[in-house]
Amino acid sequence: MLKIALPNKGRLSEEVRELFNDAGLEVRGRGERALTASLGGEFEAIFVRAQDIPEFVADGAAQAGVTGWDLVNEAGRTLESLMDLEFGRCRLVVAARDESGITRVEDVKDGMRVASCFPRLTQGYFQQRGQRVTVVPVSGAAEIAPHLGIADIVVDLTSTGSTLKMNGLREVSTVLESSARLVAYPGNGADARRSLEELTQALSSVLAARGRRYLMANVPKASLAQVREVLPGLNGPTVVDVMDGGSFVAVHAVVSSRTIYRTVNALKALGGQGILVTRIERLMA
Ligand SMILES: Nc1ncnc2c1ncn2[C@@H]1O[C@H](COP(=O)(O)OP(=O)(O)OP(=O)(O)O)[C@@H](O)[C@H]1O
Ligand SMILES: O=P(O)(O)OC[C@H]1O[C@H](OP(=O)(O)OP(=O)(O)O)[C@H](O)[C@@H]1O
Ligand SMILES: [Mg+2]
Repeated sequence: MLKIALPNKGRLSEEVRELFNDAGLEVRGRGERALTASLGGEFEAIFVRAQDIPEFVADGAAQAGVTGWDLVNEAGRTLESLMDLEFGRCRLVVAARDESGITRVEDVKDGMRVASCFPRLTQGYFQQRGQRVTVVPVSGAAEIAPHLGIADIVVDLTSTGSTLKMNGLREVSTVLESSARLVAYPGNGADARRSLEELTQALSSVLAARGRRYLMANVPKASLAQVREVLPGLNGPTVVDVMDGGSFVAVHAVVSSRTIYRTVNALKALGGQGILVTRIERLMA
């Protein structure tokens, strides 16, 4: 059995479950508080805190894991990054009080105190810039620190920016961009690597399918050349005969969901009929 460490709660846990479910690896838990679950196939999920996952995987206690790229970097352990899962997008930023007069990272003076849940990344960032700051490690709610006089500035995660805004803080610079990652133990043997390669392909196929739709339509044969221009498909649309005496053909194509509205209208304008758009569960190119 290969152990995959997954976040037990917090920001990433729901989306991780959904992604694995969609890939056909249903988390068969024994209830909300179960610490392990079978994922089907050769995988077993172990549920732990997102912060602990880099350590567990680096030690080989789990052969792979899903956690934030920010936490992987903060841990500073050697891990193989297998894939970017595209959710949990956020940035680790330097932020200062609106009235601090700090608008650029260059305004941060030597000796200033920086509160962060990411002490290692914070230290490394300022050190690399040649700025000597004192890091004040906190385990959450760093945004409050400047108001309590515990620190001058903070290094914290943001996505919508509303927490910073609510706390009267202004973003000054970006330390790291992050999203959820599938990472692996570097010491995995050949069998584990093969299984993890299959897992990566399965998860990738789900992500590839999410932004796309399958479109089918009957179009006049006479307009096929123009239809080809609006329906690129993966390798051009599939064209199938329709038993109507030959004036129509059926076209099938995988289309970006962002352009589907425009594509359907374009097909209608070309005489398309019986237009059908469906979701795709998985897509392997
Ligand atoms: N605002 C956000 N938007 C998107 N992703 C985020 C955001 N905040 C955090 N994340 C991502 O989710 C990961 C886990 O954060 P989460 O808040 O779930 O756990 P935590 O705060 O570290 O722990 P706890 O469960 O104790 O609160 C972060 O390391 C980061 O990768
Ligand atoms: O830019 P925003 O969209 O406002 O998001 C930023 C907030 O999200 C995270 O906290 P979270 O909500 O996960 O709470 P936590 O501090 O309990 O982890 C992060 O630590 C920020 O506080
Ligand atoms: Mg959080």
